[in-house]
Amino acid sequence: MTAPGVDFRLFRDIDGVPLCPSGSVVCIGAFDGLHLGHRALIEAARASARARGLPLVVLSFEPLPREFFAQGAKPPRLVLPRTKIDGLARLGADVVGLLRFNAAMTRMTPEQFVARAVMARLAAREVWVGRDFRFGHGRAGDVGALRTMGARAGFSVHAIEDVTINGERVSSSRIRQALVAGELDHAARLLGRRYAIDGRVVRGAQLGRRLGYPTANLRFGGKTPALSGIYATFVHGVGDSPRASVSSLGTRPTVNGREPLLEAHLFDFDGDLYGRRIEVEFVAKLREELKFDDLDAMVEQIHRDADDARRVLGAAAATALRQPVF
Ligand SMILES: Cc1cc2nc3c(=O)[nH]c(=O)nc-3n(C[C@H](O)[C@H](O)[C@H](O)COP(=O)(O)O)c2cc1C
Ligand SMILES: Nc1ncnc2c1ncn2[C@@H]1O[C@H](COP(=O)(O)OP(=O)(O)O)[C@@H](O)[C@H]1O
Repeated sequence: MTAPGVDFRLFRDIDGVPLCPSGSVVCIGAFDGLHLGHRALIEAARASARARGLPLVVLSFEPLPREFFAQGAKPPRLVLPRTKIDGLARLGADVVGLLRFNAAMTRMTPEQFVARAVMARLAAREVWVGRDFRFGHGRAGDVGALRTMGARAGFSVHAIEDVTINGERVSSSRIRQALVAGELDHAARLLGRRYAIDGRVVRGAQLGRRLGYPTANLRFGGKTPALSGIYATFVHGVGDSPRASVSSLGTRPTVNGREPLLEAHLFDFDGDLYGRRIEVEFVAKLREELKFDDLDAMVEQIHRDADDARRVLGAAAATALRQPVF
């Protein structure tokens, strides 16, 4: 996926040895979701980088600035860091910078950010951003300021137009809204694929098996997922074809759970999934998560959920909306 002769690399620090001494094409953004707008931007930058024989660098932030600035509970996010790194590599990034977003970074002026991240570290020849890109202390820097700095430092600035679907601007916040509202098809149109979460299967309380519904569990590492409830899903990564499944995403109030957990029960499957990387593709929302008085009542409902999911999935194409990005 990367340019010939360039090994993919990831860095976290804004300062350090120059990473691209012969120049680079740099794309900057939060990229939460890697939706159609993000992809249009990265693909345009990639084409230019390949034409010039320069490495494509994608600069992003971790935590996301909106997570850093949030008071109290973390705001929901669409993609976890690992998924974002994998997605950016598949889109052709040769280098990904997941800069640590911290108090020191919020104090940086736009000029300081450009001098350190874009020039000293990456020797940018081109910088690609969205039209409404803002950066630096108090969000003082915009595309105009970037152009002025580029004219002096020797890089050109490329701001792409909004990508719209049926007249609606594609944005991470609109996708988060659609997911919360259970409008999975709408989210999928803006993403260019069905919404999915991937991760490594961890061990849980081992209760699922006793209830007759073993589930492969994925954790969120302190991040807040963008949706909750019970879903008809396809699980990828177990054998060659997608596995029909019913999944629950939530804190499991019935068993006094605390942290959010994604649990997928695969139909007609019996095997060990611990440690395996799987991807859960959300097809339709079945209901909200509930607190049941006892486990029997919950299991009865899970039977109905499983029937509902099988019915929904029977009518849905497993790969209709999937893109090669993930
Ligand atoms: C289809 C499905 C629906 C679920 N719905 C709920 C629910 O509404 N409320 C709840 O507290 N837990 C719900 N759960 C989660 C169960 O509480 C959980 O799977 C069970 O506690 C087993 O946990 P374990 O995997 O850690 O053993 C659901 C699980 C599945 C598979
Ligand atoms: N049909 C299935 N769907 C999901 N996981 C299954 C299935 N059959 C077996 N497993 C295995 O069982 C584990 C889940 O069992 P469970 O009792 O829910 O334990 P845990 O609490 O550790 O998740 C999964 O991680 C997987 O290794």
